[in-house]
Amino acid sequence: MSAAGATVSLTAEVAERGFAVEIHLAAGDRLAVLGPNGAGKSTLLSVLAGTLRPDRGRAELDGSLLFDVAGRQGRWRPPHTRRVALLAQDPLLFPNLTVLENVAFGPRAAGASRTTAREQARRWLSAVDAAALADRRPGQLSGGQAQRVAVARAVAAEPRVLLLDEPFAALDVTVAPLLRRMLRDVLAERSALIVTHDLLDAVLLSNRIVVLNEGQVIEQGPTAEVLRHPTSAFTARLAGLNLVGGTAGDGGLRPRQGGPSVGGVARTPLAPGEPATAVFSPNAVSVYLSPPHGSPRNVFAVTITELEPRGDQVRVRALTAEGESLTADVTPAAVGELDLYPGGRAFYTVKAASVTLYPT
Ligand SMILES: Nc1ncnc2c1ncn2[C@@H]1O[C@H](COP(=O)(O)OP(=O)(O)OP(=O)(O)O)[C@@H](O)[C@H]1O
Repeated sequence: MSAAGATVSLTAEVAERGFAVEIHLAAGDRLAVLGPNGAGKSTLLSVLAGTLRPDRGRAELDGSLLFDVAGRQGRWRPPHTRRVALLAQDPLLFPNLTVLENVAFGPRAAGASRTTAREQARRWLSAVDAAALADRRPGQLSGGQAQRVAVARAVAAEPRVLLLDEPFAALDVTVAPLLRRMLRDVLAERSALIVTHDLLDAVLLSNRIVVLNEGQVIEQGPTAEVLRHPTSAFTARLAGLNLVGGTAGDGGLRPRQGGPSVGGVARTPLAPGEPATAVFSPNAVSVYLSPPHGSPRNVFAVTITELEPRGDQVRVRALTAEGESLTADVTPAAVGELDLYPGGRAFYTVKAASVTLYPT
């Protein structure tokens, strides 16, 4: 029942959507697909699932061909023969079948006997903690229950790759954590592409991230690495990092909104005047009540807007006079010692070495 992950390689172009993407998954990679609305995330899943034919491209799953097309020419394996399962936001269960029959459908279609298919279905229903729902009809399920059954149905067909399109987006926030934990177990050692807008999904479910924008890959790599050192404004914001937009100047960035130039380290060479963004972690920010003198650090005069407890730290949100929104993570003790409060003034400082500059 457990399946080691599959390898996937895909290149695809869909001209009408400005989509041109190449991705590769090693066996067992769980790839989070991130990006703003309209970036091409669903398009990527559709091409892999076989519901959208690209203008040109080629894909292999475990070295066997899924498609190799150029215009109307080429080879194209239909969706049901691909061993790729797509789990969408809407669980799309067959309304006239029981939960058990829904889950047994995949194994049955793959040629399993009625008894074997039902056994497999029961096993997967137990795995997603939905065994007790076996005899219900989809109309008698809550959203969270239906989504669990949909997961069981998707994996019961023993796909080589599971495609998840924002699986929790339509769910109540209270059921999402349970489902996430369940999905984490189901995905262990399985290959998957997970489209999400939620950083938590990316952190908990994926080992790699690809970021799409306007139909192109703009960033990819191991999840922890991409979130620690994002090279795109989109990912930096998603990761909760500070961002200051502007243009490259001498050894730093001239903020678009005005204010003093921000010193930092460029990841790739920046031409003066080129649009650029300075990124730094809230952890790298020190908070003072008066401007530190003679320090080579970047200093921002701010007004505190909000204090937000986060585990053993407090996230201090603030605005600069220019309207730039910045955050600092400090200990609760520091909040007390500095007497930080919403409306209070403070100085945020960050070393240039902790600021990354990249082109935007
Ligand atoms: N059926 C369609 N026909 C034509 N163009 C489409 C179709 N579906 C999507 N597009 C276009 O293709 C591009 C990529 O859309 P896609 O749905 O793949 O993005 P996405 O990253 O999944 O977005 P979202 O986060 O909003 O779901 C967009 O410009 C979109 O307008």
